[in-house]
Amino acid sequence: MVLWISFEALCIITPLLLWGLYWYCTMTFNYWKKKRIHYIEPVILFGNIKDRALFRTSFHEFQKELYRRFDGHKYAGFYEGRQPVLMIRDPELIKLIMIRDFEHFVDRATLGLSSSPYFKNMLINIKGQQWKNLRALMTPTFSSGKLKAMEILVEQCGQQLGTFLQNETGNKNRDDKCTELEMKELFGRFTLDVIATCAFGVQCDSLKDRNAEFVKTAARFNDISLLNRLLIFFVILFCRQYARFFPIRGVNRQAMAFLVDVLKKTVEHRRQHKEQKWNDFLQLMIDAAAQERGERSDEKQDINDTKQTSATVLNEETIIAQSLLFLLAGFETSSTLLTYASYELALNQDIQQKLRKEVEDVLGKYGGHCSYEALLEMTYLEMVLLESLRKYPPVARVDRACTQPYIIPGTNIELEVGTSVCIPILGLHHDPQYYPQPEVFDPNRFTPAQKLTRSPYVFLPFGSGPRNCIGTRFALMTTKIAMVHLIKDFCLQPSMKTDVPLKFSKFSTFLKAENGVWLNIKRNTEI
Ligand code: HEM
Repeated sequence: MVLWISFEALCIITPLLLWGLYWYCTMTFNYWKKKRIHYIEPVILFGNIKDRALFRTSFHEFQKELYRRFDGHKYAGFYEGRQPVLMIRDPELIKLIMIRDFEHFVDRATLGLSSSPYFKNMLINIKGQQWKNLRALMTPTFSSGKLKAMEILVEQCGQQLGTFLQNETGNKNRDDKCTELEMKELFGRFTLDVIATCAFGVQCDSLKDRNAEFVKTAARFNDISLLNRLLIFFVILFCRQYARFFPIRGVNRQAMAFLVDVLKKTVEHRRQHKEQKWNDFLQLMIDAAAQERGERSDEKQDINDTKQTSATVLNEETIIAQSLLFLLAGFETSSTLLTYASYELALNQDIQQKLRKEVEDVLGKYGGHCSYEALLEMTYLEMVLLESLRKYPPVARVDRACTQPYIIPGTNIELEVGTSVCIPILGLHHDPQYYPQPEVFDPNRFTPAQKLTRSPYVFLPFGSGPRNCIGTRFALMTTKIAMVHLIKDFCLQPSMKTDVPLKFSKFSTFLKAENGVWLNIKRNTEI
């Protein structure tokens, strides 16, 4: 059947359609005005994120600039496409939202993609009471006692890193005992080893064996197709509330299938070898699941049987989801921290020497052993890492969704359920009123005395409150171990390929250096 539309009908329908589209795209644009909240005037199709949506600026630069545009305001509104978002800049209000009034902001403002059940079941994505139950079960897994037991596993990865660097600087028939390396790649391998060992129960030495299947596949977990990326932008700009109807994948599908298979086999292996003892996250979750079931069930059950009913919080599916999440949440963030910390150490030789002295002194006290207790004594190392997290926070901002109506204290402005609220981590970390000369790398900003001079809510690399990063202590332990193995035997120096200042990629949502972070690594004895 030929559909015939007359010219007259077209003349009526086209403007109607265009008007409808215009109305849909702009219908939210007076949201902040009506609430009498300061805002930036949005533009159709993009709201206030045009430069970002057109990849004219990096995600981090964009977030910093957006924060600056609201100078002098405790909070202000902007639009991501059609979606109104409230930026909270005042540390006191941040504290209220993230901690005191947390019950009004329990959830994260996620897109709610339709992808696999593993993705949906990740702690980072789940909501409300379901999140509270899972978080309560997972929290003991990250206690200092459990981390102390896991330190041995991470230390082995640190030793592998040291051996790799010894080989790289020694085996090249070079007199200068020096090698030039891309630091993100180096630390990506180290971090992958740590997560493989602690979250997947897989022993690997990815620095030695770059082609091992686990290494190659896990490194691709975050890689999604260009089409997926564009689709995500489209959904953010135009129809966030309908995201679940789009076939968007938040992670690489083949990598996910491979990793799920590895995890299922490991869980099965452990079920059959109950006599063996493991000290990793995977085992801790399996134990927590057994304990949960033991408390709930009248019948005595097999303690390692993780296949159970949907009423339980931790079952095989949720355990696998969390192991995958540790890769998703821990890989990029921890390797980014190590990359920029080493970059700054190469550019600031005085800080590097001071750090090396501390590492040597403390290790000397502990017979050269990089133990959990030794790490606790390396206070300058912690200050270096915290300053790196300030200057280069791997996560530029965190979001919350309003889950109960909320009156902004001291005003009569009500935030309705569903309102998106963002905490501008990067903006706060670069605000000169809290950190004078924010571009200067100065670990002394984190002496105990200096910390007391400012609000804790202007330093939020791991977020804050009940929904903060559950892996904070694990991440700090891991990155300290890597730094110790690097600094004790090697010196970091800029190379011909080192970019000063760094340029950040406009196409990544991570803090990715456009040309990589290249440094010379030289054996200490040769300095
Ligand atoms: C330097 C390394 C890391 C940084 C900077 C970082 C940062 C963050 C941030 C900013 C959040 C959001 C917090 C909030 O909304 O208040 C978060 C959440 C989370 N992180 Fe990390 N993270 C790091 C490493 C890790 C590691 C190693 C793991 C796992 C072993 C991990 C697991 C998680 C999880 C599970 C959540 C979600 C928590 C929840 O929703 O209850 N992170 N992280």
